[in-house]
Amino acid sequence: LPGQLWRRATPLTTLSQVAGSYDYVIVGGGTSGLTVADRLTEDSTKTVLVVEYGEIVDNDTSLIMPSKGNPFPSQYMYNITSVPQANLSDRTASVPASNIVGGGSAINAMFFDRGAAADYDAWAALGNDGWGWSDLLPYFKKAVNFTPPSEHMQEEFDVTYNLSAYEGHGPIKLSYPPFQWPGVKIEWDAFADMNLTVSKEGADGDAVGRFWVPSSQDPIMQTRSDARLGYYERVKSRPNYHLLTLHKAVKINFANLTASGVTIQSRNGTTFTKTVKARKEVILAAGAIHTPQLLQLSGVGPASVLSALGIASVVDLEGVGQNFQDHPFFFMQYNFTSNVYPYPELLSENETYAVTAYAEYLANRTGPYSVGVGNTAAFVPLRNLTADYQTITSTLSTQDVSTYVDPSTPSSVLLGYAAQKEILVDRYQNTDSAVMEFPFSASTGPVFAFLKPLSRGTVNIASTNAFAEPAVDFRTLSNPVDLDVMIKILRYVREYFSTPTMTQLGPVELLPGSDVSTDEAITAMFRSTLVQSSFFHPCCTASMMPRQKGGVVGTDLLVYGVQKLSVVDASIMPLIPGTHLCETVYAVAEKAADMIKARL
Ligand SMILES: Cc1cc2nc3c(=O)[nH]c(=O)nc-3n(C[C@H](O)[C@H](O)[C@H](O)COP(=O)(O)OP(=O)(O)OC[C@H]3O[C@@H](n4cnc5c(N)ncnc54)[C@H](O)[C@@H]3O)c2cc1C
Repeated sequence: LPGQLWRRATPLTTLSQVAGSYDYVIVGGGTSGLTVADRLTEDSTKTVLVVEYGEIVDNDTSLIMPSKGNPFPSQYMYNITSVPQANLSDRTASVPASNIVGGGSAINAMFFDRGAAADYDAWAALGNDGWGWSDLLPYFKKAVNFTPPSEHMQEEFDVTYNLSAYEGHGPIKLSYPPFQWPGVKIEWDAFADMNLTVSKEGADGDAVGRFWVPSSQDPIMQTRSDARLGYYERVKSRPNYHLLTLHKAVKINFANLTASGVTIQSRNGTTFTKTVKARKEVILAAGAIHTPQLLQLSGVGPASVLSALGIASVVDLEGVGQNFQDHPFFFMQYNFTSNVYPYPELLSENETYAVTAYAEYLANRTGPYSVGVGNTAAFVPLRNLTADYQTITSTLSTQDVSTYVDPSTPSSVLLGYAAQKEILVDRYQNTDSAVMEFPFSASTGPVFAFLKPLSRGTVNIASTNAFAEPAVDFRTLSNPVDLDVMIKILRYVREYFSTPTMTQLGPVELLPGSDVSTDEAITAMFRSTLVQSSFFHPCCTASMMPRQKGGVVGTDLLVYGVQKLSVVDASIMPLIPGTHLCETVYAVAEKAADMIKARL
């Protein structure tokens, strides 16, 4: 190893500190990038450089306190706005992508769940042997270290769990905060009126019904546990590990179709660049927006996108930046005329209450400030959501997917969409996975996510400047089935809020308001205001699928058509699972690291 350069426990911040070559160069020091870097540097004979656009932030309470993360801290996020959404009255959406060491795990809402087994078995069914639920389960376990809820929380709130879902002693701490709002008990019980089953443990593959979800939270300090603390701080003194912050990888370089390294530039505006060689592999972990951007900038992507900008094609890979998915959601607003005390809005309405609660958190790590977005959710399959599930399913099964996609969608990508549609038809008919999520925490402003959308968007570069953001088009509600199901979700919600149990809270619907009752009126409100494009889960833009179905990477996570280039982040998901994505990203990255280590 080249002398002094390798003895650094603090991150590098200038290009002159960076060596000329490493075994592995990882682009992105976020959730997946730090996970893979930790595992690869376990082998002291292998050198790793992680290049990260953001910086290390470790003294900001808005990041570490569970309750302080809302709204999400824009100073640690890229400023990206989608193109106008044609089916949302041309509204634009902000595109959630973080730039900080730790990535999404450092700023997210810490709601830490896994999808249903069927959601991952769908990945395997799309041509990805070795990527079903049972293949991923050991990696879900490997990433986490679970602390069961206290006896008090178990007795008071009936928090249930199953230790066999966790087992591991991984770097990410999971726990239940020592506080929940009392209204949660009523919300929980009201689902019995809707005959929604209880799952003892959602992380066991049974993420259907209502269940408790841990937070990525330190059980003693009641602070965030993220990729930086879990996967980086613990191992940063390894002499074979370099993290370069405040820099951007602007290009992947190729020699004879083999990735040879990356070109890096400071984000401070200087035009000076440095090219670093990767002896074994370049690994992309830049997230679902920037991984396809970097591939396209480097000549790997749909020929039409590249040629329009005069970029020389390295490989015409049609799927790069296509198949873009997220969970659309809508919000509602209620007034609870007989609310139970205390309730979450007190923190913003009543200064004395907030000050006392803050002091309690600082002194004891208990009370309202120890809980973030809450730890309960209902995950409802289509069959349980609406008696019309068969009509919706048969509409979908006879649908020609090409009708609703961007007209320029390449034919291979269309084949992939058709294969996904067949799987979703199956999921819609069965009760083994959910189409709707309602994370409930006694709030009068609840949100409802649609977990199995058909609409597919795009992330395509619009400039050859690596510092210009790509054009992001969610194409929310472009497939009419999505609108149909979201209307059913709203009707289900109204039924739920009218159950005898919920009426204890005296809920009065303010938004959209009970007078908005026909499908047409609901649609109009959805389009003009209520539906949002992103539940903070962008994914699937460099998907793992056969190349002839628009895939970008194979089951080995290597990019088709070139050598020594892999993707390990949220982009590789072929089909968005019915869950918040962070835990799945960790599991994918843990599995990726094992596969990369095993390559000769
Ligand atoms: C606001 C928000 C809230 C969320 N809430 C939850 C939640 O409560 N629960 C949950 O499970 N999931 C949640 N998620 C989703 C989850 O956090 C993400 O899916 C996950 O962190 C993505 O991991 P990743 O490795 O794919 O990308 P990231 O973690 O985003 O990492 C990508 C990193 O690459 C860097 N980068 C990008 N391009 C370059 C480049 N060219 N050069 C150098 N560096 C680059 C970025 O700065 C970033 O740090 C949330 C996400 C967001 C944004």
